[in-house]
Amino acid sequence: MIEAKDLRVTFKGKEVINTTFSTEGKCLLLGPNGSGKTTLLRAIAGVIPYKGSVSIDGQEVRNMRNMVYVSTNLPEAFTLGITMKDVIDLYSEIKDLDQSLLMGKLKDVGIDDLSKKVHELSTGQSILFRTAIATSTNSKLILIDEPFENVDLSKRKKVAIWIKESGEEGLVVTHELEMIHMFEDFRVLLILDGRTFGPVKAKDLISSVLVEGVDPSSVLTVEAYGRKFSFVKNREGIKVADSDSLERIFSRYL
Ligand SMILES: Nc1ncnc2c1ncn2[C@@H]1O[C@H](COP(=O)(O)OP(=O)(O)OP(=O)(O)O)[C@@H](O)[C@H]1O
Repeated sequence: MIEAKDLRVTFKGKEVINTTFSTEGKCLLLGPNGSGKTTLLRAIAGVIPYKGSVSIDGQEVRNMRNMVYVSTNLPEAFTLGITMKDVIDLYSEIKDLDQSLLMGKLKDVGIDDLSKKVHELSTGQSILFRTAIATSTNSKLILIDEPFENVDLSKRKKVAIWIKESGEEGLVVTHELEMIHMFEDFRVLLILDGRTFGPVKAKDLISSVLVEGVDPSSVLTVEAYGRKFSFVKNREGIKVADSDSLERIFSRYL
């Protein structure tokens, strides 16, 4: 279980996260550009300082020494090693990496020449490499940032399956709203301007439309842009499932 209580992250005096939530199981973390998705993941992964509390299964992240049961594709976790093989060797030492599972994935997406230098990978190949490793450990918890960015449509389905098959809980960040269809059995945590809302069942969210104000029948009520909004089912309007971005959903009201 991930639990955040008054979790705050500040950059140069500007507070970019200020939130309280708890999640069980695997959740998509959805939010517009700059809403704080990556920062939240970094705080949970323990790679940036934070105020307040964030814990994994009751253990405060800032006090954790060896997060072997946490696996992430955040770039910070991959700065050691020059070649792909170096990174895999190091990861095998510090995490419980299933090398044959990993090699199957790398072959499947065409990046299995391990002598290649990590900095020579294209942007899409680099994210595929990091996500393949992060989803090939036996870690209980996964923290995956933008796994579909710069990744060909034909490979996105494979990556979604990697994620669905790895870990028991965690957060998967994406701003690609159409990918939500691959994760209908997940929950969704929304993040708007550093504040989280939910989690809510992905199935409920995608079949709802956004209305302004607090609606008692809503599946989720959020506060954003100084106003309150509700996601409601069985209502005329553009469903979340038919939109390509959260920004577009909210932009109707701004
Ligand atoms: N190292 C940093 N120094 C200063 N400001 C930062 C830093 N990292 C993030 N921010 C700011 O924090 C806010 C949240 O950024 P973050 O990268 O977490 O957003 P995001 O939701 O992941 O965005 P995107 O979808 O565009 O990747 C932004 O306003 C960003 O400018």
